[in-house]
Amino acid sequence: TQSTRPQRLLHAVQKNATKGDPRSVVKAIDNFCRQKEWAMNVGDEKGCILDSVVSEVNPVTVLELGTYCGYSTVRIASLLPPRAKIITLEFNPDYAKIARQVIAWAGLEDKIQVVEGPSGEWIPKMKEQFGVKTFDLVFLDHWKDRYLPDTKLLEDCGLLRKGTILLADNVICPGTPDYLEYVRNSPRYKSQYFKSHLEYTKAEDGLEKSVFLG
Ligand SMILES: CCNc1ncnc2c1ncn2[C@@H]1O[C@H](/C=C/CNC(=O)c2cc(-c3ccc(F)cc3)cc(O)c2O)[C@@H](O)[C@H]1O
Ligand SMILES: [Mg+2]
Repeated sequence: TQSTRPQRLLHAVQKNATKGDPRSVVKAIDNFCRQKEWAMNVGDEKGCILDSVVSEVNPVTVLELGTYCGYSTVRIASLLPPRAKIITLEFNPDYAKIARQVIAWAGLEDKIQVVEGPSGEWIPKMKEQFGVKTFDLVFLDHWKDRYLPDTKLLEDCGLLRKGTILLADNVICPGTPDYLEYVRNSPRYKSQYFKSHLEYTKAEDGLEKSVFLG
């Protein structure tokens, strides 16, 4: 039977990356997406901005919305301090399966918890199920029309604290207009746009970094 793109991406990792070396996993995916098949990973250009935000925040608890194949999950986790953890939500079981294998190849299973299911159901359960108090960093990269409702849900569930950083992918392409309007105009956020390019292309895209002010 025909393989899927995530399966071919996983095979490229297993073929070209060194087991236990997260940065070689990131490189292998970027090479696959540049040379073979485009895929919706945050990519190497926006990935460098992601790296700098993660290094600056030095988070202990991270939430990622939308795992896909685990590219940004591995990229973030590779920069986390020893006891830090990332919880990543993915509701497509096939993608979750691939992501778990990419994460295992990187040797980062101990830092990453892949939770299968929709963000809308899991966000309200974060405290009771995973003992999370608040998140230090949230990376939004799932359906673009869910960024705003899920941000409001995170607020309502008390999962954001004064200083929590929200970092959102694709605020230009495909675009998240309602989310951008909210974080840029709400008195509860201080927002900053990092101009870049859509992964593996010359099209404009960027990341929006928003600090929750409490
Ligand atoms: C129902 C909402 N809750 C969710 N809870 C958990 N996981 C979710 C959820 N939504 C979506 N997901 C998962 O997140 C991933 C979805 C990501 C959506 N991303 C995009 O559409 C996207 C699209 C592009 C893009 C840009 C230009 C193009 F021409 C074509 C595509 C670029 C990107 O960087 C993107 O992130 C999938 O793995 C999906 O199964
Ligand atoms: Mg994206």
